[in-house]
Amino acid sequence: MDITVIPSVNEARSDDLVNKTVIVIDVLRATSTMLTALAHGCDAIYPVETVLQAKQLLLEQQDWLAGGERYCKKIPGFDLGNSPFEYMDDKVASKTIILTTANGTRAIQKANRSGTVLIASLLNGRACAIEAAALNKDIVILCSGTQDVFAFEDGICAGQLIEELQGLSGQGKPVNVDDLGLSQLHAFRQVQSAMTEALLKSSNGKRLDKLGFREDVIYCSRMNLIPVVPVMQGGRLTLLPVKQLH
Ligand SMILES: O=C(O)[C@H](CS(=O)(=O)O)OP(=O)(O)O
Ligand SMILES: [Mg+2]
Repeated sequence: MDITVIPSVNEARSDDLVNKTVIVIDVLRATSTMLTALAHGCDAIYPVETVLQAKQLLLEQQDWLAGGERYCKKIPGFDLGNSPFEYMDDKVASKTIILTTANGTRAIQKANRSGTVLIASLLNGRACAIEAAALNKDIVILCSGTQDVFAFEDGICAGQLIEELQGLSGQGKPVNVDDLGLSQLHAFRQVQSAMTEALLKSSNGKRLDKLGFREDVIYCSRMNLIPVVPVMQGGRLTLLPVKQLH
């Protein structure tokens, strides 16, 4: 099995994703928030690229909720922002949510043009690796990055996934990791025992902290807290049935 890491959305070429399992990561905060919502009983999430697309979809489905951010702030008129803590209460249970964020939902839309799309963050790295390995295809890890620039936290999560995938390789084909993947694996090993501190020192961690979202960064740094895996099907994200974890 080949594992390739793409450092940011803009560097993903559709040709590189064909017939692969694509894992999309946006640790701060889109994919952490999606996982949280689905784990708290949200029925499905429609990740869309633009605010206009979200508003159009909402016109057709008025009982759905709209969530997301621009410049880390809730979009005017929307029900929810991009903080995982907003997606933990009864408000999201049994609801369908339309979500648009600056980077994460754009990455999912790009990945969705080909292959099977799974969603990961540090919160579900192990569970996502188990699902991806079971699909038995080459894997592309798409780091969303921030405004087309590589983001530290997404790279670290790529390293976490590779660590887990290598651990599973005894059960199947050998794993070949590209050079960016190898460097992220080593970076992950270096910081895994102090993940919160590492994320708080990253550019996005510092920015979110300054804006009052320190607790979001701390929460998003917790590894394997939510062992569920969202999959993209028919334009929406829902949870795969939970597999036995090692
Ligand atoms: O809300 C977030 O954490 C970011 C906002 S920004 O692009 O870093 O300003 O969005 P995301 O799509 O979750 O990276
Ligand atoms: Mg981000």
